[in-house]
Amino acid sequence: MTRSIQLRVPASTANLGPGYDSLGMALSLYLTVSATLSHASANDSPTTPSISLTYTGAEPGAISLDPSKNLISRTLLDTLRAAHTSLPANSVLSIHIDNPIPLGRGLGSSGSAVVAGVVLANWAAQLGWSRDKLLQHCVAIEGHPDNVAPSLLGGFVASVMSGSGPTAAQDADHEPPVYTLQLPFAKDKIKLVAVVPAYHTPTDLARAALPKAYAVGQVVHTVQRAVMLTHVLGNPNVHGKGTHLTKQALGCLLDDVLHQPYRMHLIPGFQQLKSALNTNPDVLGLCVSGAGPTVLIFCTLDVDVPQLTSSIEVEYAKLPHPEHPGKVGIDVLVLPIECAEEGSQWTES
Ligand SMILES: Nc1ncnc2c1ncn2[C@@H]1O[C@H](COP(=O)(O)OP(=O)(O)OP(=O)(O)O)[C@@H](O)[C@H]1O
Ligand SMILES: N[C@@H](CCO)C(=O)O
Repeated sequence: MTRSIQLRVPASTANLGPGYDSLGMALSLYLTVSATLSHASANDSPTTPSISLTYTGAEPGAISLDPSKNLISRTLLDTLRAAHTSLPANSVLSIHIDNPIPLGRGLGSSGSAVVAGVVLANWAAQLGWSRDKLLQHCVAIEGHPDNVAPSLLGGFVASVMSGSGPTAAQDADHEPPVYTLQLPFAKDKIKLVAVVPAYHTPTDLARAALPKAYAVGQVVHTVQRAVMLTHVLGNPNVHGKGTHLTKQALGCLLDDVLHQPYRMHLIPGFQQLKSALNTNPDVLGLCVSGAGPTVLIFCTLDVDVPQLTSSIEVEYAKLPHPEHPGKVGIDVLVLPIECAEEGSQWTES
């Protein structure tokens, strides 16, 4: 008997300025995974199940095809173990991954891979988990909800992990309750552009750079902005500033003091880009996407993307490359992108 699944998982941007570990948005760039599970005949002598992996897409040399190391198959195996089950004896699981999401750049590649692994486990072992249960488990594995929640559910999502601190342990066996809320995002008024520089910021390194405690002033600054930002991104009229979302308003709401300032040494280009685009009337605001180094720019619908691209390239061309000592200039991909309303989709046959 053979069963198959085709799965599509959107990328995501997390934090959106002050929403550290809380806000995230699914983006129109998709990891796709196809898998086939074959069982040998019951008459054959039992053999241990096997998994084979193939990969196309971003940085193939950086992705392990060893099932115990690859993030998707490792997540699948951890999920089966947490569910106290395993692949059937005599089964062969073939997985093909096609991944255009740049790795270690702040576009949620690992969150999408975790979602794919959990959905594959649910399918392979016929666990019958609901989307809610899938989400709880994805968050337990990823350790923070702001990438996996939008990648699974779609749209602009606020998440709360009950009873946890900001950096809950990543533990597939202990699922913290997670509450999510899908918020409106005014894609008819705001255009998104992702600026993806050609270097990596590993998320674990960026998380380790944060302080263990914050001053009350930093917390108040953050809460004030995060609360208003969730409303303004869906309904861009700011009281006292007329009927348009003004540059001052969004620039102020995206200002973050919890994570971005502590990560600047890992994200060369962000400060320079922020200063350079300050006078561009079609740039409403910008923030670091996830743990960086990608920068997410919020633009008016009138933005001239080729012109914006040129001004961005000029800034990165001046910078020393963080991964190539002695080299000046960082290549950069400027990607107009949309909020993906639909989360992960799969079809089984
Ligand atoms: N499709 C995939 N298949 C297998 N492994 C993947 C895949 N996508 C990401 N990974 C693993 O995740 C790592 C990147 O994770 P990391 O958390 O550092 O960055 P990110 O998720 O791209 O960025 P951010 O968390 O800031 O949004 C890769 O180096 C790779 O090991
Ligand atoms: N909230 C996470 C997102 C990582 O993608 C962080 O900033 O570390």
